[in-house]
Amino acid sequence: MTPDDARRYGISARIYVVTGTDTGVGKTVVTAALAATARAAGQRVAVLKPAQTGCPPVGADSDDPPDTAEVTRLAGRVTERELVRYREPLAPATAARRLGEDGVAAARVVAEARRLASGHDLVLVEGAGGLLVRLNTQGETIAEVADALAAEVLVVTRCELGTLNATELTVEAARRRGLRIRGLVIGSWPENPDVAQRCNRQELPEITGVPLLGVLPAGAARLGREGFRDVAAALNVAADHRPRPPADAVPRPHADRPGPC
Ligand SMILES: Nc1ncnc2c1ncn2[C@@H]1O[C@H](COP(=O)(O)OP(=O)(O)OP(=O)(O)O)[C@@H](O)[C@H]1O
Ligand SMILES: C[C@H](N)[C@H](N)CCCCCC(=O)O
Ligand SMILES: [Mg+2]
Repeated sequence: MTPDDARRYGISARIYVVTGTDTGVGKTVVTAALAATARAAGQRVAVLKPAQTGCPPVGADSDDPPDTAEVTRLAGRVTERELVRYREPLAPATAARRLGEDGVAAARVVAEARRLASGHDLVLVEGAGGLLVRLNTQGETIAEVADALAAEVLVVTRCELGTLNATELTVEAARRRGLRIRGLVIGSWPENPDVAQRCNRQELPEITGVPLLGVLPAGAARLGREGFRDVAAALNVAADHRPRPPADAVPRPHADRPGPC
């Protein structure tokens, strides 16, 4: 679906798909940062986690809250939506197969994102793990969801050694599928970066051709809501939901570049 189609269907909300180079890179924290910024601007925000794994059944006590609840904890009230949940900390397709189930269909995720888009200004769809992690036993991924929604994709990445390869692979896979990549975000930036981290921060946008929209400081997820909102505001992702011109026409936002590494 193109952005024009989206308007024709009456979808006015901005929909972002938040993916990453891996699991544990900070997708949830970045999702919360976008939600916090949008809420501060008075927007209605929905967070959709198509498949949550590694979480006990809904209602059970746990020290490991689902990602949607983490977003609310950090950003304040948002509409939380989760479509399937599996206890085992595995890819959704794997966890589903082990229970004799199929997982969640991309079409169901797309339909729910569209439904949420009709009542919110911003819809954030957080995948599980990296871009090509399978949502179901048919092999569909969050990439198919992003494509069907014509959503902009944010790629959350690490800054440690190893990220250059993982980030290029993710960006290449997204481009091959025709996805619109809005930018990269480093999910956790240390207080005292080492040489690899400093160089990676500089090189990631250069080697991928994708703007680095910002970094979240390590420890951001431990801040209270106000502190978190301030940190989140530094991310260079527009909180408005006006239709955006095609990616090629968007001038590269100023990436917060460190000095030469
Ligand atoms: N900037 C940060 N400050 C503090 N903690 C962070 C930060 N980024 C990530 N973390 C921590 O790292 C862990 C992984 O982050 P997060 O849950 O956001 O990853 P994810 O990419 O959403 O993983 P998943 O694939 O499980 O959804 C969490 O415990 C989170 O609190
Ligand atoms: C359990 C974990 N936190 C995520 N929800 C699922 C990550 C799946 C990653 C699969 C893989 O790439 O090998
Ligand atoms: Mg997460």
